[in-house]
Amino acid sequence: MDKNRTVALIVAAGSGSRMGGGIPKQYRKVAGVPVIARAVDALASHPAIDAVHVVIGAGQEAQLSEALGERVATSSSGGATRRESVRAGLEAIGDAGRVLIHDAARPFLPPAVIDRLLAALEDKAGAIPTLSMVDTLVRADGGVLGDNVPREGLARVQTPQAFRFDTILAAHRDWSGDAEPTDDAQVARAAGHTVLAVPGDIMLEKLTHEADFAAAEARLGAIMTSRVGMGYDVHAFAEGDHIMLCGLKIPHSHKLAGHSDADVGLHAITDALLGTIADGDIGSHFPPSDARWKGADSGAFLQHAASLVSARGGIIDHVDLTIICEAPKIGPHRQAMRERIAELLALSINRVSVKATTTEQLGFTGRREGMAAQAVASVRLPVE
Ligand SMILES: Nc1ccn([C@@H]2O[C@H](COP(=O)(O)OP(=O)(O)OP(=O)(O)O)[C@@H](O)[C@H]2O)c(=O)n1
Ligand SMILES: C[C@](O)(CO)[C@H](O)COP(=O)(O)O
Repeated sequence: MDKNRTVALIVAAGSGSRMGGGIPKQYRKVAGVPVIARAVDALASHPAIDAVHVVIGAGQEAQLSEALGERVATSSSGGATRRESVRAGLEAIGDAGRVLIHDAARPFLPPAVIDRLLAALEDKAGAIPTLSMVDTLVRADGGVLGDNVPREGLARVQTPQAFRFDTILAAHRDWSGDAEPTDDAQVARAAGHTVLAVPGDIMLEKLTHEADFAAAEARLGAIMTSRVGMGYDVHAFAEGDHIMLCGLKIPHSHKLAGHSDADVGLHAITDALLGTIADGDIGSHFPPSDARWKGADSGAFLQHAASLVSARGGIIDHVDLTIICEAPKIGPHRQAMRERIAELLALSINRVSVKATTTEQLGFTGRREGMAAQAVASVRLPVE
């Protein structure tokens, strides 16, 4: 590392005890994306940040790797307290010009906050984001109200906290306070450094209690945009005794011909989902020229499209499929089809619609030469 580099240090070695059990909160998903991945994305995508280092709990390497997928970040092990984890992370980074120390539990980090922190760091050893107090403050030990606390001059402290690297590393090495510091500004100030406060952001709220996850999803929803994608597919009938349709094996006088299992319904929904993120079509992801997809289960194509939506932070709201054929009759299978699609997409069944129509014996479907399907998918995606 050299002195011109700016490194983000994300502490993710906590156990989330206030969350109340289950997998550590940093590995849980908000709107389909792991909390830690959102924190890494927010920092790694800022043009001033050169590298991201994550401090994790003992034995969490595989969990981190699964949560981050293709994202690039170095990692090392943390300690028993947040302070120890930060210190361990700084030692692992070794050297840099500036460091932004961030809680993994704060997944939504607007780039403007980073801009403000780095601008403030030009003059001082450290800068942190804060929010002013908007509520009345009062002591309430044991549930009984005591004296009010004047809120003027008080602020709520967030992360990331930005420091000159050498300054904060030395301050952590020198720390000898009695009470455990809850943030790094306290460590810097104890070493005699001035730390500036810049405006934080409500999006930066920490996920501390179970209810914070629902609130985060709701807050995220407010900055999401709706997208609709459509898909259309056709397969010809050929000699056979069943078709694959919406993931079900349905007895029929013919099969549907195709390179994969020719599931015309799942193909239409797959293309509709890819349409919502403008990411090509089923043929560009699974080319018929590729032997790997010969006879493939189209459920895998659908799940891949859903994972691409999820990787963009998207939430699938609804899929609506229309199957176009004279036979077989779809009605008797409709409920099972909806259940299978809902299962593949991890959606509740009331978000999956399957309809059918004939073409009154007109055209290729009317002549029973093949089947067609069209689908519409609606998703919510983070505003770009
Ligand atoms: N020994 C610790 C303790 C906390 N942290 C990290 O510091 C941040 C502080 O947030 P907090 O809500 O305190 O996280 P937890 O310590 O996991 O939660 P709790 O206090 O409820 O156990 C989190 O990203 C957490 O993973 C850490 O890296 N190492
Ligand atoms: C660092 C911090 O997020 C700033 O508000 C906070 O102090 C962490 O405190 P916790 O007790 O570890 O949640």
